[in-house]
Amino acid sequence: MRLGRVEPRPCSKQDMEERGSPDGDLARSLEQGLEGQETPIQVVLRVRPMSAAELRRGEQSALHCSGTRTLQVSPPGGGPDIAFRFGAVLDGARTQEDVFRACGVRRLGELALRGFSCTVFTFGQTGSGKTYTLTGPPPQGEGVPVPPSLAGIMQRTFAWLLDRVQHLGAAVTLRASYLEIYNEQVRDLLSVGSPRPLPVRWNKTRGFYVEQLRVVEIGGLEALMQLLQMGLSRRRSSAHTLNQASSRSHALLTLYISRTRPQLQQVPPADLAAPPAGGKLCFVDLAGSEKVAATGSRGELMLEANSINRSLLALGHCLSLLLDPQRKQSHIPFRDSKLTKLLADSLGGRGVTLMVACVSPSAQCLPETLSTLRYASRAQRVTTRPQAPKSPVAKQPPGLETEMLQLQEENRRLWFQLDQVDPKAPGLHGARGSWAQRNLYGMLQEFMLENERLRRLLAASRVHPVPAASPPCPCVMLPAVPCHALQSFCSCPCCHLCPLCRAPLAHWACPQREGHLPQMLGPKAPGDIPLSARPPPWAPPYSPGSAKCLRERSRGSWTQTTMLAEMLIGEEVVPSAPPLPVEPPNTPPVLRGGTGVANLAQRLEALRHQIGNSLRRGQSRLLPSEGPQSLDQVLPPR
Ligand SMILES: Nc1ncnc2c1ncn2[C@@H]1O[C@H](COP(=O)(O)OP(=O)(O)OP(=O)(O)O)[C@@H](O)[C@H]1O
Repeated sequence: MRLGRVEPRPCSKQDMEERGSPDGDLARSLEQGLEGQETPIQVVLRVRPMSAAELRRGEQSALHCSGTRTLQVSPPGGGPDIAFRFGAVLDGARTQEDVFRACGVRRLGELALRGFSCTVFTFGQTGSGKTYTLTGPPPQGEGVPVPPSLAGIMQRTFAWLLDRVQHLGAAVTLRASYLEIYNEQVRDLLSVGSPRPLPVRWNKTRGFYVEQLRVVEIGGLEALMQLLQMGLSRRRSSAHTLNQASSRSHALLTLYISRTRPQLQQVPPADLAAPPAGGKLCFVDLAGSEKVAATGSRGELMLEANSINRSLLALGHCLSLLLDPQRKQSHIPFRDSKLTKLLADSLGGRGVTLMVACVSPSAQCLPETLSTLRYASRAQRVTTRPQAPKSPVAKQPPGLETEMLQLQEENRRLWFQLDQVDPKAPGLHGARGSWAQRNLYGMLQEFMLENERLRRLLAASRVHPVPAASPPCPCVMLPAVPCHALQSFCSCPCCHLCPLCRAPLAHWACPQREGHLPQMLGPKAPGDIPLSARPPPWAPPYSPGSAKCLRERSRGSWTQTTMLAEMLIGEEVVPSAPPLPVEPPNTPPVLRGGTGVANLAQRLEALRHQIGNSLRRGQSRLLPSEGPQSLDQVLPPR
């Protein structure tokens, strides 16, 4: 967008806090319960004052702040100004305290205390003031502290946070890690010995993380300041034409905030052993992009510059792709560099992110400045979905877990039995053959439905943990009282009720069972046989000469069938077992969504396949923690 030249208006402190501050919108939206909604990366632009060297060379300023959010760029050759709008624009007269306030880092700290993962990162050309903004000017000598008035965002945040924690009155544990990415290698700035390259891994729960990174518990403000100084002194820096103390690496200091939340104190003591929900506050000082011709870098400096530029390019590429809503759903190449891996969550994930873009006002730097401004404009259109980690999920009720295991075991047995059935075997013809089919289909359908039900129950109990102790069932005291209204988690025998007629199903059947589970066939039970004496649905047709005794299904599986049937009434469940075809005879049966199956052998094969799938599906949903351990073999979700 091009605008005519506008007279710059100096920004007042009030302007910045009330209108220019980006924190208001973000924090307000999170307070209004917009957690999980698209939230743009906040961008603040800081223009540093002309350096002594630039003034000496007589360079002109090409930038003007217009109000609190707009920067005007005046091309040196004349022509209309170019305007850029950001969350806040801070000119060279702004103090370190002004910058700290305008960036709204305190609000980010509050969010981190509430469990959010927050990131502040500086971005810009070499010598534009990124390190100065985050940590102040370089120390004037060994052990000489930075004067308080020049302390950067990090020291100010530390002081504020520790003060805040003291006043909270809640138990808060603060830990910190500090690393640099130098020449595409991650080095621990807090390592006990000399730093060695550390691998970056990925797993489902943590996303990308650095293996063996030292995380130090923080006792107080002084300890945290010392840790910062130690990291800064170990970070790689060199002198070149544009900066006497140029950072040659990207540095990431992360504060991990664990807080014992009041509601956790109400859960049973066993759950307190789980790690408390924790937030993160990460400060990222990126190395500056540089034109090797302008910095005069040679040899090692040039290699470093190359590596820096390459990783910044990867970052820019990810930002561009994140802007495209369609691409955002698919593949973002975070794996292209260590930097993008470690910033993946801040840029496209669940974090809350603030970018401080730094520029030099000098007209000599204009090409790099324009590039920074475009980069920053792009970044502020990127959105994340801030989300605090959920409280630890209560353990599965043991009964449910046991039933699931029993069911899986029974499924395995069924699978084994299917394997044993030889459809060509003599005797599997006529009434016995059709019984075999009914038997297998009936059982299979029940198992599939039960599995589906259990999967849903498990999923639901993960989201809404089941209370540890269910109310006792009244039938324990009064066995004759019907208990239709009991919770489905009750597993006493009286809960084994037919979902339609409510007859007890403690034994095999109920007179109307054919109407209960559609597509499940079984022999009609004679009406005059007492419930307890009726055969199971998969019993073979009665033959007077046969003395074979059928295995009765376990109580647990009946419970699950009943619960499942109840659920079927309330909501639709698509069983994964094929319906058993009934009419007309001699017509090839059709599998649900599948092809016609001509004979029992093919049907059995199809059933085997489906049980196998069902087992695999159940296992993979049940045991998420048993995912691949070799993290490099696992690709992150794209
Ligand atoms: N707002 C400011 N006020 C006064 N001096 C500043 C300001 N910003 C930066 N400087 C000075 O400018 C020089 C370069 O700043 P700094 O080292 O922070 O740049 P940088 O962007 O981190 O560079 P690099 O990417 O090369 O590390 C330093 O001497 C620093 O003290």
